Amino acid sequence: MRLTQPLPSFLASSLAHEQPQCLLRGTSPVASGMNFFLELWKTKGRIMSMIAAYYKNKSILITGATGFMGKVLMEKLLRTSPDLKVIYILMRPKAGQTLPQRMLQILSSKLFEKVKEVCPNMHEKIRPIYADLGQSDLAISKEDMQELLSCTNIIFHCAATVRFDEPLRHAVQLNVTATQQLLLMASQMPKLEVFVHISTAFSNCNLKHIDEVIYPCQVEPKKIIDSMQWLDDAIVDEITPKLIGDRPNTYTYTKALGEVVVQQESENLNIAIIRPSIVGATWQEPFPVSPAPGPQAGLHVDLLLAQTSSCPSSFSSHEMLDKGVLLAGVSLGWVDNLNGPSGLIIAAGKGLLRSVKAAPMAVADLIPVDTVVNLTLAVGWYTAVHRPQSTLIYHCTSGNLNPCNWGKMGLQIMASFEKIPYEKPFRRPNADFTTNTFTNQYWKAVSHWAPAIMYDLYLQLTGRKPRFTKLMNRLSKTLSMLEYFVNHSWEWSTSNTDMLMLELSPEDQRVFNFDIRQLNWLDYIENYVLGIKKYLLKEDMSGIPKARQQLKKLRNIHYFFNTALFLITWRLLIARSQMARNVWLFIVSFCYKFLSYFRASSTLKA
Ligand SMILES: CCCCCCCCCCCCCCCCCCCCCCCCCC(=O)SCCNC(=O)CCNC(=O)[C@H](O)C(C)(C)COP(=O)(O)OP(=O)(O)OC[C@H]1O[C@@H](n2cnc3c(N)ncnc32)[C@H](O)[C@@H]1OP(=O)(O)O
Ligand SMILES: NC(=O)C1=CN([C@@H]2O[C@H](COP(=O)(O)OP(=O)(O)OC[C@H]3O[C@@H](n4cnc5c(N)ncnc54)[C@H](OP(=O)(O)O)[C@@H]3O)[C@@H](O)[C@H]2O)C=CC1
Repeated sequence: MRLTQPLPSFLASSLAHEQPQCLLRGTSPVASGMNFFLELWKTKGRIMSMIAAYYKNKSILITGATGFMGKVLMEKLLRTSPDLKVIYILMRPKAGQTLPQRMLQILSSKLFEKVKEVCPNMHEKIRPIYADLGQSDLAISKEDMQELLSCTNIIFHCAATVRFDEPLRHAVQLNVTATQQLLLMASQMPKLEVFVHISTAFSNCNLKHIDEVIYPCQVEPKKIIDSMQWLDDAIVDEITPKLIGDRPNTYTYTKALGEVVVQQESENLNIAIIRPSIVGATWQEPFPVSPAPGPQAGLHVDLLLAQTSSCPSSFSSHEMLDKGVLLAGVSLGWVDNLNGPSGLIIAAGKGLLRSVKAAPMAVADLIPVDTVVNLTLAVGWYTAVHRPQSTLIYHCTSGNLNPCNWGKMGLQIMASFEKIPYEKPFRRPNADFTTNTFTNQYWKAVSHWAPAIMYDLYLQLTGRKPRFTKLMNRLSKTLSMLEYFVNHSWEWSTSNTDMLMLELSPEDQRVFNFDIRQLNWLDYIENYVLGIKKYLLKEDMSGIPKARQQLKKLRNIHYFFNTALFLITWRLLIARSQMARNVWLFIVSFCYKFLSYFRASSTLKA
C-alpha cells in the first residue's frame, strides 16, 4: 500500500507533534502508519482542534492587547487554549490606571465572561509588561526584556495608531519604528516560532486590485525613519502630502511602510502578515446566536428566551423587543470603540447624521473582528508548523466572497433603528447617501448645521450649555476622513487565505471559522446595531418601548414642523408675489371646478 496523495497538512502537522505510540505487529510500516493516520484523523481531526493544541504551553507576546482586536484575540486564545503558558502584554498605563488595574478592568468585562468558565485562573496567565511604542526603545525595562527574549514563542503585533489624522512623525513612530524595534527583539529570541504582523487591507488603497504581496514604497522606510530624527515638525507637515501621495492619510501610508520593514527584517524570522479590511463588531463569538422561537426564528436579535409566564415561548424576537425584555447575559455584536462605521452608526441612530457622500454600489468591505482573530490564530499555527519559505500575506476581506454594498448596508442600518431605536435621539433617524457633492453640501447645511445651530440657540436661551455645533464639527471632520472609503471599491485577492482554509481540519474550520461566505449581512448588521446600543451606548434594552414612543413623537413633530413651514412660506409668497397669487387662484379654481363636476356627475347617477 502506497501513499499516492500528500497528507492533508493538518495531519502532517499533527504527526510533527505526536509520535505513534505503537505500530501494529505483522503489518507493514506503511500500512500500520496509514492506520495510525486514519485513527488520528478520526479522533483528532474530528474532536480536537490542532490550532488550539498548538498554543498549549506556549509563551505568547501580544502588542495592542488593550485595543479592539487585541482584546478579542486574547479572549479567544484563553478560551480555546486555556493551557497556554503565559500571555505577555506590552501595554502602557492610561487614564490614571496602573497596568494591573487596567488589565483587571479588561478581564472583568463582559467579553471575558465565557473565559472564566474554562480558564478560572486567567489572571495568572496574563503578564502585563510596561512598554510605550511611542518611544524609540519601546521603554521596556532590562529585566522584562530579558524575560521576553528568553521565553517568547509567538508574537502577535496588533498595536498601531489607527487615527487618520495622526501627524506623520507620530504615525511613523508607532506603525513603522515600533514594528522595526519589535522585529529586532524578535531576532534575538531563541525560542521564537512565529511573528504575526497585523497590517490593513488599505495599506495599498492607492491601487484598485491588490494582491497578497508587499508593494514597494517610493521612499525607503529606513530613510523616512531617519529623516524623522532631524526634520522639524513644520517641515514634516509640509512634506506629508507629497510623501503619502495618492493615499488618503498618514495611517494607510505608515501601515504600508510597516509592511516593507517587516519584509526587510524578516530574513531569519518566520513571519506572516494579515491584512483585514474594515473591522466590525463580533459575528459569532464569544456570544452565541440565540434565535428566538416562533415565526421569526431566523431573526438573530439576541433577545430573550426567558421562559417566564410573561413571555410565552411563541413570541418572536421582535415581539420580545416590543416588550423590552432581554435575554439575560447573552448578546451579539460586541464592539467597544467608535472606529470604522460604529461612530457613524451612532450618529445616524441619534438623528445627527442625515447625509453621507457615498457610492451606494461601492463594496462595503466589512469584516467581523472574530473572523479576523480566527484567521490570525490559524495563521500563527500554520506559519509555525509549516514554516513557509517566504513571508505569506493573508487578506481578511469580505468583498470577493460575500459582497455587500454600502446602499444595502445603509438601508439595513436604517431598518434596524426601527426595531432597535437608540435613546434620546436628537432627531428622527433619517440618513441617506448622496453621490453628488453639491446635493450633499446642501443637505449638510439644511439637515446638519441648521438644526444644530437652532438647537444650540434654544439651549442658550434656556440657560444651558450649547453643544450641538461642537458635535457637528466633530461629525463633519469624521465624515471628511471616512468618505474616501465609502466612495471607492477595491478587489483583494485571497489565494493564501483560501489555501489556509483548505489546510484546516474540519474541527479547526469550526472552532477557528473565518469563512465569510457563511455570514448573513442582514442579521449581522442588526446585531451590530444592537451591540452598539448595549456595549457602546450602554443603554438598557428595557427602554426600547419608550424609545419607540419617542421616535413616534419626533415623527409627528417632524410632520407638524414641515406642514407649518410650508404654510408660512406659502402665505409669505402669496403676500409678496403676484405670480404666487395667480398660481394660488388657479389651484383654488381648479379644485372648485373639479368638485362641482364630481358633485354634478354623482347627482346625475343617483
Ligand atoms: C441607497 C440608500 C441608502 C440608505 C442610506 C442610509 C444611510 C445610512 C447611514 C448610516 C451609517 C453610515 C455607514 C457608513 C459607514 C462608513 C464607514 C467607513 C469606515 C471606513 C473605515 C476605513 C477603515 C480602514 C481600516 C483600518 O485599517 S483602520 C481602523 C479604523 N480607524 C478608524 O476608523 C479611525 C478613524 N477615526 C479617526 O481618525 C478620528 O477619530 C477622527 C475621525 C479624525 C476624529 O478625531 P477627533 O475629532 O479628535 O475625535 P476622537 O479623538 O476620535 O474622539 C472623539 C470623542 O469620542 C470619545 N470616544 C472615543 N472613543 C470612545 C469610546 N469608545 N467610548 C466613548 N467615547 C469615546 C473621545 O474620548 C472623544 O471625546 P472627548 O475626549 O473629546 O470628550
Ligand atoms: N479596526 C479596524 O478597522 C482595522 C484595524 N486594523 C489593524 O488592526 C490592529 C489593531 O487595530 P484596533 O484594535 O482596531 O486598534 P485600537 O486603536 O483599538 O488599538 C490599538 C492598540 O495599540 C495600542 N497602542 C497604541 N499606541 C501605543 C503606544 N504608544 N504604546 C503601547 N501601545 C500602544 C493601544 O494601546 P492603548 O489602549 O494604551 O491606547 C491599543 O491596544 C492595528 O494594527 C490596525 O492597523 C486593520 C484593519 C482594520
